[in-house]
Amino acid sequence: MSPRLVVLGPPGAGKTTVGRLLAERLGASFRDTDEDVVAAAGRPIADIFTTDGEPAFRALEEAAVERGLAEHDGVLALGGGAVLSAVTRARLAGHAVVFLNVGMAEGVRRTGLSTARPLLAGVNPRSTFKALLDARLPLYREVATIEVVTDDLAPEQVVDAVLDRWEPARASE
Ligand SMILES: Nc1ncnc2c1ncn2[C@@H]1O[C@H](COP(=O)(O)OP(=O)(O)O)[C@@H](O)[C@H]1O
Ligand SMILES: O=C(O)C1=C[C@@H](OP(=O)(O)O)[C@@H](O)[C@H](O)C1
Ligand SMILES: [Mg+2]
Repeated sequence: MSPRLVVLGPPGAGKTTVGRLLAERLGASFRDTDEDVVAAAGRPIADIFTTDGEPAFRALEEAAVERGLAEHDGVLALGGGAVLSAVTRARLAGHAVVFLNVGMAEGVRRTGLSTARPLLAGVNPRSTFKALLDARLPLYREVATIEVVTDDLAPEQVVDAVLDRWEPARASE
């Protein structure tokens, strides 16, 4: 079994929102590795970061991505930092991988009111977001087969853009 589409990108790119809509549009099921981590740990992500630290979260996340790739045949959304794992990046080879991109200003705007993302909870979310983008952009691009810039698109428009790019690629496979 293998997901039809894997969705990744920075926090606020819309992986969860657009991933769910993409699944609906395709008549497929949706799974999000963040939800899988929370279910496996029995605690919210912020608690895992605070109590056990980021490396513990990353280990749970790597295992959740592995399970998602092995068990799920719909749309699989990853957490924004999942690509930091070289093991995960290697596992993504051969899959249809959508990189939803978002710039700093819009990414911070979309995530600003949430306390659920511990990495962005510090005093200067703009500089944190910028550093995160600088570190991760090459990693997202290393594994992606499709990239969509989402800053000026509503979620349904992002779905259209993904399907516009993905369906011709499938037809020529
Ligand atoms: N294309 C978009 N335009 C405007 N708001 C969006 C868009 N995509 C997502 N959002 C909003 O941004 C926030 C974060 O979206 P989410 O899907 O959780 O992102 P991610 O899973 O990539 O971190 C949510 O409030 C969501 O409604
Ligand atoms: O970027 C990151 O490192 C993280 C992104 C979050 O998921 P979203 O990208 O869905 O917000 C979640 O996995 C965790 O808070 C860490
Ligand atoms: Mg998400």
